[in-house]
Amino acid sequence: MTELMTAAQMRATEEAAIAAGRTTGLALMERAGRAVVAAVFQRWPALSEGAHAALVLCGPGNNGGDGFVIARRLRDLGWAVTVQIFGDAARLPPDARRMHDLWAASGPVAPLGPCEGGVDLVVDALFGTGLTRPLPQAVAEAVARPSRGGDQVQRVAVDAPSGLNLDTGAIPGGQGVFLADLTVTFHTAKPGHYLGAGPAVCGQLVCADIGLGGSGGNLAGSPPAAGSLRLAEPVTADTGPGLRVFPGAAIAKLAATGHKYDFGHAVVLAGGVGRGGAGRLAARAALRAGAGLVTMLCPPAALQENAARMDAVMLRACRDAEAFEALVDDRVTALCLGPGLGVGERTRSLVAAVCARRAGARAGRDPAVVLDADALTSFAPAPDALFALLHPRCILTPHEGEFGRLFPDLALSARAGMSKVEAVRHAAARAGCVVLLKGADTVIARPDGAASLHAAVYDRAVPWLATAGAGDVLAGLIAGLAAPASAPELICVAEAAAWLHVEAARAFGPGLIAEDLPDMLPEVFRRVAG
Ligand SMILES: NC(=O)C1=CN([C@@H]2O[C@H](COP(=O)(O)OP(=O)(O)OC[C@H]3O[C@@H](n4cnc5c(N)ncnc54)[C@H](O)[C@@H]3O)[C@@H](O)[C@H]2O)[C@@H](O)CC1
Ligand SMILES: [K+]
Repeated sequence: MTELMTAAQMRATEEAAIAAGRTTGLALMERAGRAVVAAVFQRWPALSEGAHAALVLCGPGNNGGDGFVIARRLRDLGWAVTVQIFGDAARLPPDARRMHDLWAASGPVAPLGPCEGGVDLVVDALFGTGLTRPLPQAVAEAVARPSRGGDQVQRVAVDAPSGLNLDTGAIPGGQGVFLADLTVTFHTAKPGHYLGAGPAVCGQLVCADIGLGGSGGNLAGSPPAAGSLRLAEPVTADTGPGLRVFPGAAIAKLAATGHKYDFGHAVVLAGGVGRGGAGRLAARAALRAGAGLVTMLCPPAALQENAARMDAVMLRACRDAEAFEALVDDRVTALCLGPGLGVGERTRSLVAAVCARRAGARAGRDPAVVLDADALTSFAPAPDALFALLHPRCILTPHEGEFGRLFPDLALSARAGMSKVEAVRHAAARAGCVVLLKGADTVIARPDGAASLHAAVYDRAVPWLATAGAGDVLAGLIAGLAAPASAPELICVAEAAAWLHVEAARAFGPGLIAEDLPDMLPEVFRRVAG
């Protein structure tokens, strides 16, 4: 799993490597520029043959420095290169100034403006990790300017499409951004490549090694370190069987054999008559995910309806919190409530009863509690009352609307310059448990700031997953994966659930409805274990 570095962390890594004498700023810049050219040729092999024409737009910082390297490299390969600069070359930082001078010894540098001839490639080296505010007008115009050369003009961004904030994935000012076909970043990807508008403006993302050494390692199986952010992505073991370290290590039934009780008992609390569909989706997902047993609890009046729709999932009538106490023993290792449960006092009292259940004599640890949908919305009038009930084995799985109801100051509309990652970290700290905020960029955080980003973007984009009931399935998946005795920490379970959810949707393809998701899991598991 890749550790995603903020702009400040990336700067610190570079500075540390330079201070330790392992490299120089100039060497890093040379490698960065060459890596961009290599990535361009890899993406568009036709450009690697013969001479073509490029427009290179350079900015006032080190991102511009990379641009001068790219210009020199392309010219050395016989290309016709036009270089334009925003700002004053005399004020470039030292390394970028040196690269400017190397280029300027034999090629002109013009201010930003229309390019005279047609080009095959536009290189955006205006701003990278240093962008702190909306693009100046002249730059916004330059990045939006169409280049002559027709449909065949390829657009590559150096580190970031200028206008994109690499920490947040936001476009400060809301407009003015380079639309890239390819973005080449260095050392590790940054959160903004995966968050918010990032994927749409980056086009395709390539991460190039510029010789800064290891980048965080593959820490799958263990949770992310406090305060760090990692990308939840598949990790294959270097040695041994083909089982993937991630997500394989989080899927107990792929890793071990055992009795059904070894794989835990998940309980899903469902809604009343005519509202049981969401709970049934969650229950089926929990069972498919590998819980040894799954029981659905529903109001007595809904028993018949649910019984007609389920076989392997067990069913019991549960009128209220008092009945819940009598029904649940300490072999119950995971509970899921919220989908279709209804908003109001009954749900609040069930949440209180569920959260009050702690490890019994037979259980090794507190049951995992997945709170979703109505279990969250029921506390909108008094979120602190919910936070007072929660414990570290709880996980909240809101979408943006539910998140905003519980954390109004961290809501999407109130976030301003704060990234989704920071917002979820604050929320987890306040709630005292794991929080998973859904989206194409799903962010999961623990109260200590350990965070994970699961991105269904680029070649993993699944727009058809935005369908009614998909969230209920995710809640059930988490409960099912968390139920086994050998299940890893909740944040690792949530990462695996987010990944499986998207893989199930990808395996089914367009036309997907929520019912299809649990039944695609066997196919996904076969690939994971294969
Ligand atoms: N030694 C290094 O530090 C390396 C840096 N590299 C490149 O350098 C980039 C980072 O360089 P910098 O830190 O110089 O940052 P940038 O080159 O992204 O831009 C920084 C400059 O732009 C100004 N600025 C920021 N937002 C602005 C706005 N909206 N309008 C006008 N001016 C604005 C800043 O005040 C600063 O002068 C990376 O993205 C990467 O491309 C690579 O060459 C690898 C090595
Ligand atoms: K750029």
